[in-house]
Formats: sequence, C-alpha cells, structure tokens
Amino acid sequence: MRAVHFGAGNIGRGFIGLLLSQAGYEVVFVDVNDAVVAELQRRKEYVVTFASDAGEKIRVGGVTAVDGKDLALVAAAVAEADLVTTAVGVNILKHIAEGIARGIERRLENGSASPLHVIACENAIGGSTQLKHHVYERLNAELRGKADQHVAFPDAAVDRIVPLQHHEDPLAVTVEPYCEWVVDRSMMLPGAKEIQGVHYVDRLEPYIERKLFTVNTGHCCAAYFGYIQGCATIQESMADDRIAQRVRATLQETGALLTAKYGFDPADHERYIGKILERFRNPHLADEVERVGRSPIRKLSPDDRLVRPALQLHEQGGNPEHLAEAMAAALMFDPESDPEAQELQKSLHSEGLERTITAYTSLSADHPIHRRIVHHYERLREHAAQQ
Ligand SMILES: NC(=O)c1ccc[n+]([C@@H]2O[C@H](COP(=O)([O-])OP(=O)(O)OC[C@H]3O[C@@H](n4cnc5c(N)ncnc54)[C@H](O)[C@@H]3O)[C@@H](O)[C@H]2O)c1
Ligand SMILES: O=P(O)(O)OC[C@@H](O)[C@@H](O)[C@H](O)[C@H](O)CO
Repeated sequence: MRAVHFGAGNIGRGFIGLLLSQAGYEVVFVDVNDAVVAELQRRKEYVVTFASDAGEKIRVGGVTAVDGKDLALVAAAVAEADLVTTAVGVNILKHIAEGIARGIERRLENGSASPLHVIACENAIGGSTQLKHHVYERLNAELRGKADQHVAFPDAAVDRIVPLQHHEDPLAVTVEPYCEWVVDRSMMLPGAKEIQGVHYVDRLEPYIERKLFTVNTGHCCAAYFGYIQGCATIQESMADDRIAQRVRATLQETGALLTAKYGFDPADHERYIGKILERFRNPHLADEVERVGRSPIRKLSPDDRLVRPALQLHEQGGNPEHLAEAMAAALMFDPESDPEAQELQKSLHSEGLERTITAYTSLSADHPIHRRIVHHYERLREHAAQQ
C-alpha cells in the first residue's frame, strides 16, 4: 500500500507519516523544501522522539519523497497512490490542488477504477472539502463526474502538538506522546479500507469543533497573551498564573458552547480541558508562541477558533467576553517574520481599529462582540504602554 502525503513538515513527519508507516503504508512525502526532500530520498527513514520522561524513539522506515515543484512527478505519485493525505497548512491547499487534479485525471483516464481517499489533516473545519473544491476547479465536467464515483475527500481532525524543530538532523522530529486522528466515515467510498490507528466517526462536527475550540482556542490564547508578556514559549506562558487563568476562562466559554451544542457531559468536558492544559505545560517541549500564534488573520477569520465559537456562544445567549479579549490580544501579535501579523499591523495603522476588526473577523461595528474587542484592545494597549 502506498500513501502520498503532502507536507513533510512537523505534523507530516511527526504524526501522519509515522502513523501511516506503522499502519503498513509505504509513505511518499511531497514537499517543496529541497533539503528535506533530498534527505528523505537518500535515507528513506527518520526518527521520531517522544517528549516524555522516557524520551522513547521510533524509527520510521519505508519512506521517500518527491519534489513538490515537479508537477509531472507529483501527478504520477498521486496516480499510483492508495491514499493521499496532506498537512501543509489550509492556505496552501490551493497550491497542491493542481498536482492532485492531474494525478486523479491520470488514474481516471487509465481506466483505473481503484478508489482513492484524499484526507486533509489541517486545523480547519472542512479541510478536505476545501481541498476537493480546489481540485474540482481543475477537472473538467466529465472527470468530475468520474471522480465522484472513485475519489472521496473525507474531512478529518488531527491532534498532536509538534513544535518547531531545532535539530542538526533536518528529519528528526520531537512530538508530544498524545495523538488523535479522526476521520468522517460518512464521507468515504463504500467498502473503503480503514487505516489502522485512525478513529472513524459517522459525524465529524462534534469532534472537530471540540478539538479546534478547546486545543486550538486555548493554545492561541496562551500564545497571544504570552507574546504580550514577552514569553518565548507556551510553557513559559502557562507558568504565568494570570495567563493560565485567562486560558482556562476562555475554555469555560467554549466549553459552555460545546456542552450545550453537543450534549457532552460537563464533567467529562472539564476533564478534557484539564488534560489539554497539562499538554500545553509539557516540560519536555519548548513550543514557541510565534508558532502557536502564527497566521493571526487565519485565526481571526469567521470560521476559525476564536470568532466562530464566540458567535455561536453569543447566539446561545452566552457572553464570549474572554474570547473577545483573546481576539484583542491577537491584534497585538506582531512578529516581523509573520506576514499575516504584519498585514494586520499595517491595517490597524492605515484603517484604524474598528475597520480592521470588521475586515478580518466579519463582525460589523455595531455587533456586541466587536465592541468588546475594541474595549479589550484599548485596555491591553494602555496596560502595555504603562509597562
Ligand atoms: N504542528 C502541530 O502541532 C500541528 C498539529 C495539528 C495540525 N497541524 C496542522 O498541520 C498543518 C501543517 O502544520 P505543521 O506544523 O506541520 O507545519 P510545517 O510548516 O512544519 O509543515 C508544512 C510543510 O508543508 C510544506 N509545504 C509548503 N508548501 C508546500 C507545497 N506547495 N507542496 C508541498 N509541501 C508544501 C512545507 O515545506 C513544510 O514542510 C497545518 O494545517 C497545521 O495547522 C499542526
Ligand atoms: O497549526 P495552527 O497554526 O492552526 O495552530 C497552532 C497550534 O495551536 C497547533 O498547531 C497545535 O499545536 C495542534 O493543533 C495540536 O493538535
């Protein structure tokens, strides 16, 4: 069995590639990083280390790589694959769609009717569905009709904290021990083979919203408040009681939403929150706030981890005060190396606070959450100026 995985980065090597290899797949990574591609081709293996007391190591073998810039090679790999997965970042999906489309075209034109599942393992709601739209835009009507019969794009949720890596070995990757990969079975082709280690569910929405609105909402709060306080890592942020309390308070808000919306047991959900806060504190990791806060425009967008739960909670009659405060903190995240952070700062400078909030969150200026973001932003700025 051969899996083609786009993105030989942290989650690609540290989770998806590892799990697929353990499930018996030969893994062909597709990446645009020449050094990583060359090393994978040369060594055909790499080592994953678990961030725990034991520091266990696993050798991942049976892997290779293809240069993602070579469209013909990418299409050939997809044409031969039994499975395609991605972990490139949701905004990159459009850039890998051409190679996938040409690969699907080759499979279908060869008369090959073997089923193909394409699973986007990105932090987004409906990631595979988004990828399907990009791919279908690049297929003609006849091929789209055939693809409907033989190719499926089941949505997924993936959870494992994999920080930026700073090893001499460009393939080495250190990951937290915890992991979860959930796939929507209802979106798969009939009779599809399941991947060992993946949790299949009939309805993904409760899983992806619980993950995104707890792990990722809490994570970005720790990153944005930590950044304002000058913390370098999430571990440092969480060691500051005031930040840890803000993170917890924000997760009480998303928890109120999730338990009401999906009927989760409140005590179970409280335990889920507790486990996640423990994961953020993992002393064997140094997870940089700049990674966790990266791409604040994506994180402030209407369907992501801050605005979406805030709006839903507001519609339920709740008060997303801490979520609004976290959005205000996101507006103060300004690392020079982050193009989205720089675009936000430019907008704040040229358009002003209120228009910037509306432009990036889609919340109109008279929306109560918009007003709370303004309030918290002004207060956070004032506080920062006094320090
Ligand atoms: N790191 C985590 O803790 C974690 C956990 C769960 C989900 N995710 C999600 O996984 C995705 C990847 O995150 P990451 O942390 O692994 O990022 P990363 O930057 O480490 O990896 C992304 C990889 O994609 C490659 N890439 C970029 N453009 C490409 C292209 N056109 N074709 C092929 N490859 C390309 C990059 O070279 C890089 O190797 C994101 O959507 C992220 O939200 C990350
Ligand atoms: O990858 P992002 O930018 O969507 O979010 C940053 C982190 O919160 C994220 O990568 C987590 O580490 C991961 O989602 C844990 O499963």
